[in-house]
Amino acid sequence: MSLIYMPGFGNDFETEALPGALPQGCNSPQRCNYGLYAEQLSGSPFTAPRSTNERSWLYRIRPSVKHVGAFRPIELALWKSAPHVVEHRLPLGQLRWDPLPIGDEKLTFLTGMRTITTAGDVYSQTGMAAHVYLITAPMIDEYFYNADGEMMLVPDTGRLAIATELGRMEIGPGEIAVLPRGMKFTVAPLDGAARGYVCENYGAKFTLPERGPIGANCLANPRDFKTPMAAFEDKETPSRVVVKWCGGFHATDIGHSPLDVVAWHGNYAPYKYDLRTFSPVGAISFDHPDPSIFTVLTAPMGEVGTANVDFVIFPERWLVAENSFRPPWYHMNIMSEFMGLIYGQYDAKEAGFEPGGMSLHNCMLPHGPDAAAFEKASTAALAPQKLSHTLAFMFETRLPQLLTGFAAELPALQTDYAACWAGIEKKFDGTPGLK
Ligand SMILES: O=C(O)Cc1cc(O)ccc1O
Ligand SMILES: [Fe+2]
Repeated sequence: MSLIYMPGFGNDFETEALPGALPQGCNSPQRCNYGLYAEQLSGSPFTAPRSTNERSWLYRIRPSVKHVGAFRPIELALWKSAPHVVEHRLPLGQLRWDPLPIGDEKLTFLTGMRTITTAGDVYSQTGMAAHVYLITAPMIDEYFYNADGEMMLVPDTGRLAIATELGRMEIGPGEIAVLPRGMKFTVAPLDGAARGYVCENYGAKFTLPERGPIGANCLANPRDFKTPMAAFEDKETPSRVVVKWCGGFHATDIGHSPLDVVAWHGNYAPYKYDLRTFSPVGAISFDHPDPSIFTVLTAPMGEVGTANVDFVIFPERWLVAENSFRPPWYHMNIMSEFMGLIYGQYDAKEAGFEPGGMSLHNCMLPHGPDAAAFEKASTAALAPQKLSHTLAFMFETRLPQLLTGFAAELPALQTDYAACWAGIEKKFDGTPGLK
């Protein structure tokens, strides 16, 4: 069955899986149709300004309060939260990993979550974590919600079926899904095994970046974001709800599915987005702009223009800049950069950065093209060039990203990564003019 979605970013949506299930003209009638319960789920404080005020009204078989019994703490040992400051064996430096093997151990979205970095502080709702998920099995009669932040899923292998309280979505490599804080969902792999990256955003929600002088169009266009239609389960089976709350995990047993929302309206909702619908804007004359031109979504911090986390992509595009070094320049940034590759090759690192792999260039640690990429790009004939079949991304945060012990000990860690810059030569010879 192909799923139908509602287009638009942050719209005020309304949808009902049964005719007349959605009250009209009010949110909380004395009695709802079909014997449903009305419930509000708010994603912002009630008094947040209109531009950031988010809530949805859910019309459901049972209110959420019946979806949780007594919680008991459970362990998900490899899913960490900030602040998570650990001693590990690695000296400070730029880091890169090969793709993590998915393996054949039974792993669900929850047991297969592996934290690579954390930043900020979950208790003050700032910062983020970068994870990799390895999935070989569906969550069966198991549902999850994250009170610590919203979750952006970025698959690189295998499609996922995501059933949420507000409806169902499917995503595959090249697409992303965002699951709001507090929303229950369950995940199943559609192709047997799946792997991907997750940004767990503890801070203000992801939103579209301002476009300034670019104007009303290009980059991520609002209509390309897709929100699911209402779909519900009326299922009386022993089930388990797991919640992540201030870094801890807690489970509760209930006798039914909590995905029982028959109708809903509002602007607090999950969504998916196909990264190939991003319309990049770039240098059409000379030089290499800052990668912020490729921001798909940004989660702002208090200080204007300073992101808790930016989600940036490096999609297929033409390179046409004349008399320019076209790949990324050498740089040191205050923001820290976690990168992944969904498919293809990344132009600053044609070798060693594999699909499913990752790199970490932390706050004020220098990096840029490897020696081979520099030689190639600084001597290439500058004809227009299409970068085809390539999709890399970056979770870039204003905060330093701290490594987990798991990430530091991974066999996939490339111990010789910094050697990729070793061949950069001194070309200076003291005489004027181009060499
Ligand atoms: O380091 C990287 O590869 C990401 C990056 C790309 C770019 O085009 C400019 C700056 C930057 O950090
Ligand atoms: Fe960078």
